[in-house]
Amino acid sequence: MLRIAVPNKGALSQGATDMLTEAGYRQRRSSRDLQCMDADNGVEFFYLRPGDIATYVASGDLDLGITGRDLAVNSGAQVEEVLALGFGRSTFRYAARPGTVDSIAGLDGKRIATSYPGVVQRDLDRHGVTTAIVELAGAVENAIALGVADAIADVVETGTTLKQAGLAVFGDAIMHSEAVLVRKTGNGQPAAVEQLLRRLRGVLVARSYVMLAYDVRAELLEAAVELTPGIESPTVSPLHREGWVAVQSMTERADLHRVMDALYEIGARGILASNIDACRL
Ligand SMILES: Nc1ncnc2c1ncn2[C@@H]1O[C@H](COP(=O)(O)OP(=O)(O)OP(=O)(O)O)[C@@H](O)[C@H]1O
Ligand SMILES: O=P(O)(O)OC[C@H]1O[C@H](OP(=O)(O)OP(=O)(O)O)[C@H](O)[C@@H]1O
Ligand SMILES: [Mg+2]
Repeated sequence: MLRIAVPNKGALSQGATDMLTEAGYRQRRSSRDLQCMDADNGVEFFYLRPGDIATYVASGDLDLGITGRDLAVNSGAQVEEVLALGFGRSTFRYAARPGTVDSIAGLDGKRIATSYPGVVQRDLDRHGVTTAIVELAGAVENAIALGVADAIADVVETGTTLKQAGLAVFGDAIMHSEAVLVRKTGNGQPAAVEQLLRRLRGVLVARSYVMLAYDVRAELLEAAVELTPGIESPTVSPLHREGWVAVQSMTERADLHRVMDALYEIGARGILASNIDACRL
C-alpha cells in the first residue's frame, strides 16, 4: 500500500484533489475527512497541512507527498522532487514601501516579516545579509504599516494584495514555486510509484495537449506534418477521396489556434481539435 500526503486545505488542496481524481484515484468525500483508502489502486491518502507534508515524507512515515516547492524548501526537510505538477504556481518576493528598502543589500540590519522563514533565511545567507526575521502566520502585508517590520517576503500570485497594501517588490525573485510530488531524499522508486507517475504524467499531457485531426492533399502532407509533428509521429491514413490523406496528431493547447490557421492556409480542411480525457505515453 502506497501512502501519499495531500494538502487538506489552502491554495493547493483543490488542485491536488482534482489532479488525483483525473488520474483515476478515489478522493475523500468531505473536506473534513483526514484519510481516504483507495484499495483498488493500492493507495492510501492522508490529508495534512501543506506545510507539514515534507516533514512527514522525510521521516519515512509516508511514501510521497504533494506540496508546494516553496513549502518543501521552507521546512528544511530532506525531500526531493519527483514531478512538478503544473498548478499552484507562485513567485516568492521581497517587498517594502517605495522609497524605503529597495535592494537586498538594503535589508542589512533591518526587520523582515514572512510566513516562510526557512526560504528567506536561505536567500539572505546567499546574499550575505543579516536581517532579523519576524515570523507571522499570514497577512504579512500588514506588518509594515503596523510597525512590526521594515520589509516583507511573501507569495505573490497576481500582485493584488501588495498593491492594495501600497508595497512594491524589489530584488530578484527569491523563488518560483508550483505544486510538486516529493519523496524522501535518496529513496528509490518502488514499482507502485511508477504507476502513479505514469498516471500523473498522463494528466499533465491530457491537460496541455489536444488531439488535432485534419484532411490534406497528399502532396502537402510533409508541409502539414511539419506544423503538427506530434509527440512520437502523426498518424496518416488514406481517405476514400483520391489524392487526400487524414492526419491525426497531438498538438500543444497553447499553440492550437496558430497551428490551425497555418494548416488552413496551406490547404488542410476539416480541421478538428478535441480534448484528451486521459492518456499514457
Ligand atoms: N495566491 C496564493 N496564496 C498563497 N499561496 C499560494 C497562492 N498561489 C499559489 N500558492 C502556493 O500555495 C502554497 C501555500 O498554500 P497554503 O495552503 O499553505 O497557503 P494558503 O492557501 O495561503 O493557506 P493559509 O493562509 O491557511 O496558510 C505555496 O506553495 C504557495 O506558493
Ligand atoms: O498576489 P496575490 O494574488 O494577491 O496573492 C498573494 C497573496 O495571497 C496569499 O495570502 P492569503 O489570501 O493566503 O492570506 P494569508 O496571508 O493569511 O495567508 C499570500 O500570502 C499573499 O498575501
Ligand atoms: Mg495564505
